[in-house]
Amino acid sequence: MADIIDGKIFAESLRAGIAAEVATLAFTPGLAVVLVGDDPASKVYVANKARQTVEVGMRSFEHRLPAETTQADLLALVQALNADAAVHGILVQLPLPKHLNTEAIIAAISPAKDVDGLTVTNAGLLANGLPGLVPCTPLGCILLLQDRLGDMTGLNAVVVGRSNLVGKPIAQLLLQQNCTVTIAHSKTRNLDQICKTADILIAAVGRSELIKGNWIKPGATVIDVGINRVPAAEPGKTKLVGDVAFSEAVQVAGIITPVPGGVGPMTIACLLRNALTAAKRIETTLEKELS
Ligand SMILES: Nc1nc(=O)c2c([nH]1)NC[C@@H]1CN(c3ccc(C(=O)N[C@@H](CCC(=O)O)C(=O)O)cc3)C=[N+]21
Repeated sequence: MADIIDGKIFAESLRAGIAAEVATLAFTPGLAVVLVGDDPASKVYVANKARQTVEVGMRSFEHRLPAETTQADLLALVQALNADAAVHGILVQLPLPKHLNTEAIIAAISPAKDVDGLTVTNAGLLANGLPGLVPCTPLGCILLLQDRLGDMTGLNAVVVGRSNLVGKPIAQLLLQQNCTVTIAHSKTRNLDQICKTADILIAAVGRSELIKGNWIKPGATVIDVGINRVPAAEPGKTKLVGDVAFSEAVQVAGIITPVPGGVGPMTIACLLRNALTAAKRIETTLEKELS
């Protein structure tokens, strides 16, 4: 049986460290979250983020806009948040309603406040190994891996998924850890065989329980990024499952993250960490400019 990582406990200790650092600052970091439309699952995340932001001593600014919001109105809000000195981090919850141009909205976010690490600037900085803001979920995964594995030099890492928010940045971070990195995805041939080569397997493809127990190398470390809501056994109820068939995988893997209670809580903790990083950088740059 694999060792099951408790992401909730790890995230709690991360947040305690963030709270302790926030308490020493001469200013209060502020994090703005923008939610367009009323997807119930998104609403829960936004509420959790807001609560935890306040718990670590930061200010939370929530903007809930109707689903019919226009591109111009959303752009205007992002620009106002860019200009607002009380706001150090901006997160626009994705996916946006279909009539909105997501790329243009992301491009409008000031890279200094881009706590999701989604702007071309932050993606480029990450690809070049330069300090920027790193997407929260990838950062959370790397923190878990560093804690459990320490030095990852020479290990085979397989990332299943190629999104800008998760797959691509995780691959960059694993390269920085000296892993040999393969990026696979839903169209990859012989996906099971490729997964089986992984010492570290990152499942971020967004397909519930795609990755089976017999795709996993015995003793491998499996990080399940998937958050899929599926019908539960009880009629009318739903449950969260990952991209990994957990009950099988737990028999084969050496270390594994569960869903829920694995990567999800780390994502929010890393969002707060990015907000703190952004706030410190913005405020020290301001100080320099003023002196
Ligand atoms: N710009 C943007 N950045 C995001 O990072 C982003 C986003 N948009 N859109 C939506 C997804 C989803 N997401 C989650 C974060 C934490 C949990 C989380 O904490 N989950 C808990 C359980 C939550 C529950 O039970 O519902 C867990 O896995 O244990 C889940 C999902 C961030 N996202």
